Amino acid sequence: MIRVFNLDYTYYTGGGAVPALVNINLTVPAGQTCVLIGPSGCGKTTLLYLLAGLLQPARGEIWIGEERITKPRQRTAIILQDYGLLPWKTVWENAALGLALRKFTARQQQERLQPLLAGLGLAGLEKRYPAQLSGGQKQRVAIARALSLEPDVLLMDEPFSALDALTRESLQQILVEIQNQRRLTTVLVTHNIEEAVFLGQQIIVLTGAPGQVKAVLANPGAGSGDYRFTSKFHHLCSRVRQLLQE
Ligand SMILES: Nc1ncnc2c1ncn2[C@@H]1O[C@H](COP(=O)(O)OP(=O)(O)OP(=O)(O)O)[C@@H](O)[C@H]1O
Repeated sequence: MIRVFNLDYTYYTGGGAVPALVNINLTVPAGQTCVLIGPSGCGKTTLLYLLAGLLQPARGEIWIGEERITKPRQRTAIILQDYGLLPWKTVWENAALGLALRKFTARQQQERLQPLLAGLGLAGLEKRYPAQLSGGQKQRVAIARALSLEPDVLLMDEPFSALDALTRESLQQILVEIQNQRRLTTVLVTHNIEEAVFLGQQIIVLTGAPGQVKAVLANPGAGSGDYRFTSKFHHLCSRVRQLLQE
């Protein structure tokens, strides 16, 4: 479970203080997906970095399970907007990066990665370089790398924003399947209302900068196969749109 209490964050620049987040409180139960949505610049990426332990809050606390987060944590994986792939490394080497850094032997890397890459539809592409992949394939390599370390928390910053609509939907489906198999606690940032409502069992709408929690919406239908075609889905999309426009 992720818990955030009374969190503030301010950037300090040459031009002065830039408050990014004010008094954020949230709880994500273990195994659930929480989506953060809000206007540009409202602090979504900042909040993700704080959850990852890559930034330290000015005020407030972040807990994952029984651990207070003050630095990066081994079992938290983060996938950034540009996938974070190294262009001079192959698919296999990129996917194996985290395992190699943790000194897994070649054989152990093989045992973990082979089924993971096959499950993500990347078998046969191991020797390609990122420039030889589609956007959806690059994203799947980034997912493989994140999952190779068997995380219990997955943080994703607009993971599917660069993809066309159908690729985006197929990756959303893959994410739901991973979610169901591994019971990951996931926090995902998106600008896309339909994506938020399809994936987020909990949807947190933030105000404009500095970001505060405007609404927390429960969405128990999220992730189920035909949810997109239901009136509940469309109703919730309208509600989120309305909250974002207010
Ligand atoms: N390194 C930085 N130094 C100073 N200000 C920053 C820095 N990074 C972000 N900010 C400011 O903090 C606020 C929050 O930024 P953040 O990137 O978290 O927002 P966001 O909601 O993720 O934006 P977007 O949706 O456009 O990606 C913005 O006003 C931004 O200009």
